[in-house]
Amino acid sequence: MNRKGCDIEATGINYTIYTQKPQPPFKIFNKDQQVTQHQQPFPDPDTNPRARRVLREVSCHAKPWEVLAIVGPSGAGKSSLLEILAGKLTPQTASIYVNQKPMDKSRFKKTSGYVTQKDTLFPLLTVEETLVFTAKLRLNLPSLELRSRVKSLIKELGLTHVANARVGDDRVRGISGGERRRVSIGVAVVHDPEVVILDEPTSGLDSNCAFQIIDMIKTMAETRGKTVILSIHQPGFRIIKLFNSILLLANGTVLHQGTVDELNLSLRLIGLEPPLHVNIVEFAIDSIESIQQQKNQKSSNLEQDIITASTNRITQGKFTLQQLFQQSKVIDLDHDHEDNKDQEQEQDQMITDGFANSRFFEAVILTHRFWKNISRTKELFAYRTLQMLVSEALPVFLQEREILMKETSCGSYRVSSYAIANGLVYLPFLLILAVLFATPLYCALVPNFIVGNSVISGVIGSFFLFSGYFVSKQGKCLEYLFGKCLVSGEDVLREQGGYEDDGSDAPKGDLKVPFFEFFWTFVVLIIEKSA
Ligand SMILES: Nc1ncnc2c1ncn2[C@@H]1O[C@H](COP(=O)(O)OP(=O)(O)OP(=O)(O)O)[C@@H](O)[C@H]1O
Repeated sequence: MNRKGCDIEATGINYTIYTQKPQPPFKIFNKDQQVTQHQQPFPDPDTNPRARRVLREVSCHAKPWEVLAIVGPSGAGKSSLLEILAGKLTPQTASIYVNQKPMDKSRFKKTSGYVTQKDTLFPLLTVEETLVFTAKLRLNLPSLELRSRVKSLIKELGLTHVANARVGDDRVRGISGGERRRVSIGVAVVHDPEVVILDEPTSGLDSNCAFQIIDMIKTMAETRGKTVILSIHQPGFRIIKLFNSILLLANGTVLHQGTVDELNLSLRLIGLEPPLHVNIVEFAIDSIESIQQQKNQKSSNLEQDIITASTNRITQGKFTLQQLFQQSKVIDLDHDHEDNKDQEQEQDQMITDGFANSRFFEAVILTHRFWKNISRTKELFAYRTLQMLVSEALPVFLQEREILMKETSCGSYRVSSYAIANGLVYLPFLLILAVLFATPLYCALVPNFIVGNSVISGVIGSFFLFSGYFVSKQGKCLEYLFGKCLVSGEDVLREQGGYEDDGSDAPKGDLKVPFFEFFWTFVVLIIEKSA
């Protein structure tokens, strides 16, 4: 595999979000009314009140073997920039070059690793299992080689002592937050990507733990030639020293890109004196307003200089330094052309038809993973089976939805394989449910098909009807509307003690019939998808 590294250069990134007018619920399905965030329905984002300019003319450069840190206050646009660089978001304008070639998004997503701010892991799997399943899905390697690769990754991540412990989450007790972050990083790098993009890898961790994680990432970049781009809120003293380059972002504009020493120097050049022993990045974030004022003034002077220079050039027929630099770059590109060709061939061989496994093997691996998750629930298996069928089949999917979206968006496997595997695992449970439903009805209640059918329809109908009374206060808006508007039996609900005791019309949060959740979350999902 190519070890030359991956150079990423982005210029002129402009990203604007257009918020939509609230629409009547039934117009959601009207295709003509739909406007995606990325289409530009309004010509001028500066004058449009519904436009929110997230990034303006952002440029950045990330080099192999180095760590580029994107810093800035909350809402500066760090996550948006990372998602654009990872090929997950499409801005209105941008030129992104990967090794001096325009970025091929689908290819880049497969050959890079993206770590989201939130850990999306299966809580019931162990650390080793999590990494083994991901490795199986992403790499087409013999079992022994795959296991030894995972073992060495676990060692590199510093997780050997918890390799057999369950990952856990807020509800299921498992490994610590810092260790979970490491597992998320492991999942993103198990296929040895050349580029690793991490959104706030240290969020929620204490300073020591944060340092250990960044130190580990830095070691990965230095020893394996990876290009690392990460965002970070408030890096401590020790952490700052690990960054090769810092990009200071504020209100969607770049105020600085360079080393920490260069940041220090530019602050001094604009008349800001960082006190001794003060964290320079924190100082820069605190002084953003002053830096921005200076920058605006500078750019208006610069604009004037450019106009003068271009007038001179036209009159004298000379080239600027930048133009000469561009020309030399073209010559370098010719030299690199042959190298790049070999490199691409190697990568093409690796990616083959885009997935590491055939559809059949993907379904087998995913079935195995589902089965492990389902069989490891705390409750008794039989009870769990029934409970899951009635109330959790869809919630389980919703819990896994983020993982599914993350994994399929980076090309780990096909959505159809997930559907097949899920179907295979749930099939026996559905069969059990069908038998449980059918037996008493058939034996005790039902003399013929028509009556049987009516009874079943009645039971299911009651579920949907009465569950409307018990909508969670924190529940989704649509659910609440349904409970309030379509089913107007408020008195029944009051009698049942289904409303809050303070006399308000908010239904009690703990009275929630799962079937309702089941059905309406599904409807909400479909609506979200079609919108
Ligand atoms: N889908 C969206 N709809 C509306 N506003 C959005 C959306 N996505 C991002 N924004 C806005 O864009 C701005 C930048 O968001 P982004 O998440 O990139 O910031 P950030 O620097 O990563 O913040 P944080 O450090 O708090 O995560 C924020 O003001 C945010 O509210």
